[in-house]
Amino acid sequence: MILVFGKTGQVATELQALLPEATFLGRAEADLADPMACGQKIRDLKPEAVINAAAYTAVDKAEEETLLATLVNAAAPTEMAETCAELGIPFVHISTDYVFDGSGETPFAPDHPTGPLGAYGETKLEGENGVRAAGGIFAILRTSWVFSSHGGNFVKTMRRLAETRDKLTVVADQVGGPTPARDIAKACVEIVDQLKTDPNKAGTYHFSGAPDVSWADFAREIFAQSGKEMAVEDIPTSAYPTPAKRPANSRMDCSTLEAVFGIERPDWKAGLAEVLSDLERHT
Ligand SMILES: NC(=O)C1=CN([C@@H]2O[C@H](COP(=O)(O)OP(=O)(O)OC[C@H]3O[C@@H](n4cnc5c(N)ncnc54)[C@H](OP(=O)(O)O)[C@@H]3O)[C@@H](O)[C@H]2O)C=CC1
Ligand SMILES: Cc1cn([C@H]2C[C@H](O)[C@@H](COP(=O)(O)OP(=O)(O)O[C@H]3O[C@@H](C)C(=O)[C@@H](O)[C@H]3O)O2)c(=O)[nH]c1=O
Ligand SMILES: [Mg+2]
Repeated sequence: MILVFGKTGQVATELQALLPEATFLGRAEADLADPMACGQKIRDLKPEAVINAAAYTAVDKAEEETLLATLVNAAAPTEMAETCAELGIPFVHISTDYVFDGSGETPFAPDHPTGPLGAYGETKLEGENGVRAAGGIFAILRTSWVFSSHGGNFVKTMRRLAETRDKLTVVADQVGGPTPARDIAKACVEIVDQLKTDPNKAGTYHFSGAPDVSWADFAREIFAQSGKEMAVEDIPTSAYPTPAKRPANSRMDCSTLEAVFGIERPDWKAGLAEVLSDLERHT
């Protein structure tokens, strides 16, 4: 049995569709603000592998709720990884492009020095470090700009804002790879599978949708595919002030994931088409 932390999040929801036999722990069954309880769940349930798809993902709120974000994003995954190491089972953990400082225009490789700009990225990095230090069979999968038909994400925000505005202003100087949650779920399952037979593949990897675009370009593609007339005006980050600073360069070099696991960058425009058709069906 595979054990998944997270139940209602974007990636967790997609994992449920892929892994009907797995056990999913929502907040009621395992609160990541109580890291020890998460370790105990793993010991009690004795899974063959663990995937952590739960996290504190409110980027701006994390600036204020840093203690809670640290428990959820750093202490809990560390405890999970240590428990998995103890039991000798693979642990797959999801992290983020926000661990980087966003400098330059070159895609970041997994071994590039980190330098988070905000509390969310800082706590996610602390979690990564705990997972790596646990000494088990782990994979850290850094991804970016996750979207799906459920939960909160940029696609749904853009469509909601479009209902009441005749023009949107969106930052054009932050560039990255939008990533469908469904493709992340598939990657996690494939990684678990391969880690079971080949623990030497353990490490930190990058996985984001291609091609890299700005948030403004992403927004325009959302409306183009939705068949909606909506003006999207490019603005600089300075014109959209937020409590947490975001990286300007979120491009990630995903080549080692492909070389080691044979997992290619997904075409996010195709993923977007699926998500939009799911949204049309259910609304
Ligand atoms: N969203 C994004 O754009 C990106 C996400 N990531 C990473 O991908 C992973 C999956 O993210 P995504 O699916 O988008 O996340 P979501 O924001 O969609 O969901 C987060 C999940 O974590 C759960 N959670 C939050 N706090 C706790 C807690 N204290 N105890 C138990 N569960 C908790 C939430 O539960 P509840 O529903 O009860 O609140 C929710 O199910 C995370 O590691 C995230 O850091 C990486 C890059 C981009
Ligand atoms: C709503 C809106 C946002 N923006 C900007 C703000 C921000 O720079 C960018 C995206 O907004 P969001 O609030 O969706 O971004 P954000 O919540 O920072 O998204 C991040 O979430 C975490 C969990 C991650 O790990 C990252 O990979 C990334 O996906 O668009 C506009 O320019 N105009 C708008 O109308
Ligand atoms: Mg957000």
